[in-house]
Amino acid sequence: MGQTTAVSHDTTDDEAACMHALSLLSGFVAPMTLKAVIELGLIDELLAADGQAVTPEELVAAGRWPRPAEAAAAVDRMLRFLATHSVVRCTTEVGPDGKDRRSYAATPVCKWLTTRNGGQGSMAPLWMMNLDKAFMETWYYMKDAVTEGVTPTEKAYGMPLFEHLESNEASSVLFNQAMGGHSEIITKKLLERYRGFEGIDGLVDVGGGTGVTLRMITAQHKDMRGVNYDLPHVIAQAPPIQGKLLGESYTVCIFTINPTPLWWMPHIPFC
Ligand SMILES: C[S@@+](CC[C@H](N)C(=O)[O-])C[C@H]1O[C@@H](n2cnc3c(N)ncnc32)[C@H](O)[C@@H]1O
Repeated sequence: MGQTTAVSHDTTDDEAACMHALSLLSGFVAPMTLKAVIELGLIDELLAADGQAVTPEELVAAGRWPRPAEAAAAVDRMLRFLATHSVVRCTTEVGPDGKDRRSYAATPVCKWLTTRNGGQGSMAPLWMMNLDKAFMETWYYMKDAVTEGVTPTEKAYGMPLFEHLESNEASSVLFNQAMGGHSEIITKKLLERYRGFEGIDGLVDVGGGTGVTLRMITAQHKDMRGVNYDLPHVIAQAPPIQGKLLGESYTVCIFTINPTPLWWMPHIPFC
C-alpha cells in the first residue's frame, strides 16, 4: 500500500509526534505575523536598507508610532520569530548594557513580499487577500460545507464566490489585485519560455481578471489584438489597454492563466 504522508515519522517517537502536532496547530502564526509585518511596511523598510542590517529601533523610527519603545520590542519579537522562518536574517551583538541587541536584514524572499509599486509582481496582495477577515470567514465553514455539500462561500455569504465578489466591492478589489500580482509573476516567466503566442492575431483571455496577463502578452506581441473576457464588475476595474484592431482574417487563440479550479483547489476552500 502506498504512503501518502509528506514526512515520514518514527512511529515509536511519541515526543516527536507531539511536537509535530504542536507545530501543525501553530501553523497560522507565521503567515499572520508576516501579514502584520508587511502591513507595517517593515519588509519594504528592510528592502530599502539594501542588505544592511537594521535595528528594531531604526525600523520603528521610520514608522513614527506613538509608543516607540513598546513598538520596537514588538517588532523585535516579530522579526526574531520570522528569522526562524528565513524571512529575515537576524544578527545578535552584546550591547554596552550587557543585553543582546538584534538587527535584521532582508532575505531573498522579501522581494516577493513587497508592497512597492502597488504590489505589482509581488505576492503581498495575494497574502493580504488570503488572510483578509472576509476571505478567512469562509474557512470557518469548511466542516459545514463538507457535511452539507455546498461551498464554504455559500455557507458564509449565501452565494458562490464570484457572485459574492460582485456584491462586495472591497473584497472584489482585493481579489483582483491578488490575481493581478500573482499573474504578473507567472506571465513574466511564461513569456520568457513560451513561444506559442507567435503568429497569433487575436487572443481571448477567458477569466482574464483586470487584464494584467493580456497587457503583458500584447506588450510583447505588438501585432496581436487581445480580448479580456471576464464578468462585468471585474472589467469595470480593468484599465484600458492600447492595442491594434483586428483585420478581416485572423486566427484567434483562447486561453486562460491562473484558472479558478486549478488555482484554488489545492489550498483554498471558498470557491
Ligand atoms: C482565479 S481568477 C483568475 C484571474 C485572471 N486570470 C488573472 O490572472 O488575474 C478567475 C477569474 O474568472 C472570472 N470568472 C468567474 N466566472 C466567470 C464567468 N462566468 N465568466 C467570465 N469570467 C468569470 C473571475 O471574475 C476571475 O477574474
